[in-house]
Amino acid sequence: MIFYSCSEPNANRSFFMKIIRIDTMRKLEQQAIASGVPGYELMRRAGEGAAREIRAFARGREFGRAVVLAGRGNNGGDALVVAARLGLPVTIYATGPLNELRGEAAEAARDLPENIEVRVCDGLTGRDFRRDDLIIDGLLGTGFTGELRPRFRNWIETANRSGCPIAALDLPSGINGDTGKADSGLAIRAELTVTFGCPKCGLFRADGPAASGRLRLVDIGVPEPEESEGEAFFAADAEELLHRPAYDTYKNLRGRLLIAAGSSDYSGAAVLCSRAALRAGAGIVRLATPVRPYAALPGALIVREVDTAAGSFDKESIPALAEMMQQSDAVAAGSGWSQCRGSAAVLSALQEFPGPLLLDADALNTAAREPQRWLRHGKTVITPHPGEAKRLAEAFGVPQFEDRTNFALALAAKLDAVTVLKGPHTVVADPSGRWSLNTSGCAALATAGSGDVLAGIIGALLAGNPEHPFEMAKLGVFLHGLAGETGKAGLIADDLPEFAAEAKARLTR
Ligand SMILES: NC(=O)C1=CN([C@@H]2O[C@H](COP(=O)(O)OP(=O)(O)OC[C@H]3O[C@@H](n4cnc5c(N)ncnc54)[C@H](OP(=O)(O)O)[C@@H]3O)[C@@H](O)[C@H]2O)[C@@H](O)CC1
Ligand SMILES: [K+]
Repeated sequence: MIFYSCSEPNANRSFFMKIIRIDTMRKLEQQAIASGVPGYELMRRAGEGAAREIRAFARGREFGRAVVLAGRGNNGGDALVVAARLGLPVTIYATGPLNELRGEAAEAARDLPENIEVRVCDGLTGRDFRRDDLIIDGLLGTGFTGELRPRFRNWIETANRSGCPIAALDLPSGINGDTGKADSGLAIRAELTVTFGCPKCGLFRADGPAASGRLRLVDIGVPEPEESEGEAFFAADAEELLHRPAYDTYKNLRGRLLIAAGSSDYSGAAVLCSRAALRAGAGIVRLATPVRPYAALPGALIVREVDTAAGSFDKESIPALAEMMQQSDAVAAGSGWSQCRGSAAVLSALQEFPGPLLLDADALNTAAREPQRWLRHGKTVITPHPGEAKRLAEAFGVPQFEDRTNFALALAAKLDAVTVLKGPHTVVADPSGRWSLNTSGCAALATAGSGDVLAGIIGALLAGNPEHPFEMAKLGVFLHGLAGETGKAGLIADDLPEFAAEAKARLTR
C-alpha cells in the first residue's frame, strides 16, 4: 500500500538536527568562513532568521516595543541585526558604546539604522521596561564563561522580574552552552530561544530547558557536523516528512485508525483522542468505547459501543475490537480506560494486531500491572508521562536513569517499543538506540486531556504511515507542541486538535 499523507522518511538524510558542543559550533563557523562565507554574512543570516522567528512569535500579541539587550560580543552583534530587521519600534540597551565593538559586531553596529535609539547603561531598573515590551536577549551566547559579572546579574535579574516575554538569541544569557547549567545560579528565563547553525547541548540539559522555552533553529549555512551529542526535531524535520495528499487519494489510503478509548468515568478522553485523530488527517477514525460519551462527537467519527460488564473495557469487549482491528491500519488504545481487572485481557487481544499499536495512559498501567502478558514486537509506540514510565520501569525491571534520554532508551529497549517520554523536550526513543528531543511546546500543554490529544495525533500519523513508527511519533509530538504554542491564555485540551491541524497545514508543502 502506498501512503500519501507523509513522505517516505529517509533515515540517512542529514537533516536531523544534530545537537552539538560549543567547540564543534566554533569549528563549523570557522569552516564556513574558510570556505568563503564572510563572518558578517553568518551574523546577518543569524539575525535576519531570528527576526523572522521573533516576528512569528509576536504575531497576534500586542507588543508596543522591543527592548534589545546587546552585549559586546557577537551575540550582541546578532542582536543589532535583529533590532534593524524586527519591524517593531526598538530601543537598544547596550553594555558598552557601539563604536567600541569589534569584528562582525562592529559591522552590525555600522549597519544599524540611525533612527534606532541606543542607550548605553550601567544598571537597569524596573522603570526601564514597559508592560507591553518584548525583550530580546543578546547579552551572552557561546562566548560566556566563568561567573556572571555583577552588571550582567543586574540586567538578567531586572529583565526576568519585568514580567515581559523574553526571546533569547542562541542561548539564554547565563546558561553554559555545553552543560546547560546556570553556573552563577542565574540565567535569562526566555519564552523563546532562537539558536543558530545547530542546537547546542546546553539547551537540553540541566537548567537549559526551563531557561530557553520553545526552541527555533536558524540555518546559517554552516557545514554538517561530524560529531554530535544527539538529535533534536525542528520544523525543517517536520516539513521533510509532511506532504500534501495526492489529488486522487481516498479515505482508505489516508489511513484507517481504530481508537479503543473511554469508560463510564472518563468518556471525554475518547472524544479528545478521536477529534485529534480526525484533525491530524486520518482518513477514517473508528472509536470503540464502552460508554457513549457525554461530550459532542464529531459527525465524521464512526462510533461503536462495545459490550462490557462494568462500564470499562473487559473481555466482553474483545470480539468487537477484534472485528474492528481487521479494518484498521493502526490502533490507539488506553485513553480514559480507567483501571479495572478486565483490561489485561483486552491489552493481550490488542497486542495481536499486526500493524502499529499505540498504547497510552491506562493501557500502560495495565501493562505495568501484568508485565508477563507483554507480547509486542516491533511496531509499538508507548506514550508514558513520568508517573506511567516509573510504573512500567518498576514492573519490567528497567533502570530508572535520572537522564530522561537514557531512561526512555532503556524502556524502548526492554519493551521493544518506540517510547515517547513526555515532559519538557519530550524524548522519543527507538528500540534501535536512536533518539530525538522535541523542541516545540510550552507550559500550556500541561493540562487535562492533553495526552489524549497526543495519542490521537500520533495514532492518525501511524495509520497513514505504518512502516515508520519512530518518525511518526516524533512528528506527532512536534505538532502537538506547536498546537500548544498557538493557544492563547486559558487553552484547554479541546482546543488542541484544531490548532494541531493548523500547525500541520503551515508545515505542509
Ligand atoms: N562566530 C560566528 O561566526 C557567529 C557567531 N554568532 C553569534 O556569536 C555568539 C558568540 O559570540 P562571541 O564568541 O563573541 O561570544 P558572546 O557569546 O557574544 O560573549 C562574549 C561577550 O561576553 C562577555 N562575557 C564573557 N564571559 C562573561 C561573564 N562571565 N560575565 C559577563 N560577560 C561575559 C565578553 O565580555 P569581554 O570579555 O569582552 O569583556 C564578551 O563581550 C554566538 O552565541 C552567536 O550568537 C552568530 O552571529 C553566527 C556567526
Ligand atoms: K543570549
